[in-house]
Amino acid sequence: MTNFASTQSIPAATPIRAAGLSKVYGTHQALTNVSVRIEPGEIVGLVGRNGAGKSTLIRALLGLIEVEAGTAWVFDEAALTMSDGVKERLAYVSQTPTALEWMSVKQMMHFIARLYPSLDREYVNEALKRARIPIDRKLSALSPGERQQVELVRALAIRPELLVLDEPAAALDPAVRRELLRDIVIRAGEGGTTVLFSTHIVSDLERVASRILFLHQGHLILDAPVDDLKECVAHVIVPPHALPEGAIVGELHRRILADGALSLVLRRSPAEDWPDFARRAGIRTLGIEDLFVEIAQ
Ligand SMILES: Nc1ncnc2c1ncn2[C@@H]1O[C@H](COP(=O)(O)OP(=O)(O)OP(=O)(O)O)[C@@H](O)[C@H]1O
Repeated sequence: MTNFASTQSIPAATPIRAAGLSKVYGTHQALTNVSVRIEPGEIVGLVGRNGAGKSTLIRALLGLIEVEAGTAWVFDEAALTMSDGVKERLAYVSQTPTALEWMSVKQMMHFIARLYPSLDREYVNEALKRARIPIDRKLSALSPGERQQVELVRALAIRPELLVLDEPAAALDPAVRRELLRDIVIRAGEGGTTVLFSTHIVSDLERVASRILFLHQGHLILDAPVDDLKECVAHVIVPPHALPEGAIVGELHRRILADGALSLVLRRSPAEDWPDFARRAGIRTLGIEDLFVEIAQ
């Protein structure tokens, strides 16, 4: 008799999945009904203006905060009650790392090595040397950029299956940032690491991300492969007399201009055509930076 259980492959667990996440701080609605799914090996960039809810979403996805509605799962376990086994498979670097401040860089890496026997010591030594980090200095005495680099080295060195970085490049100079991105891409390519990172630096996204999540005032208004953006997101200015009746399919954002015209950002799927009114008004395709600026207005 054939043993099907041993011949059929088991589908890999989904690194990140969330349905209907909503988060309120006091009276401020920071997230509204956000659903997302990140598959193994993806590099996903999370963008949005200051205060859009990026850090809140990351924390909710990892079960670091409670939410008013919705659920998040990490490797198919509820994020809020994640087991130690799942925690060991992920690394998270927050926007302002503050843990273990009283230790020196060297002490901290020894401490982490005890927790994670698989820590890639060779990478730690090489990366800290390359970054010229003073390894005998206390973490609390490092500059913000040095501190962030140490955290990133730690996160990459444990070779996580899931790497979540909240604005990893914020304090880094362009040369270091480029090296970091290269390390991330290598990890993702060689080790199959799934990466979610938030950023304001659009060129970083274009360089490494395969997918973009765009948060605007707590709403996930766009979730699309980076390669599809040019083809599937467009800007159109519609004169007041040419506005279509009713809801506009694929509308991502709108603002009324001084002359009463409507400035619209539209989305379509690759198989669809742009609506007639938009084609008549003139379609302008948008890169990520243009999209960011248009939605920010
Ligand atoms: N603990 C908190 N208490 C009250 N309000 C909060 C708290 N944390 C975040 N907020 C508010 O929720 C909103 C979303 O904050 P969040 O830090 O998630 O935004 P962000 O997109 O990461 O911003 P930035 O790009 O500036 O880091 C902001 O308006 C912020 O002021």
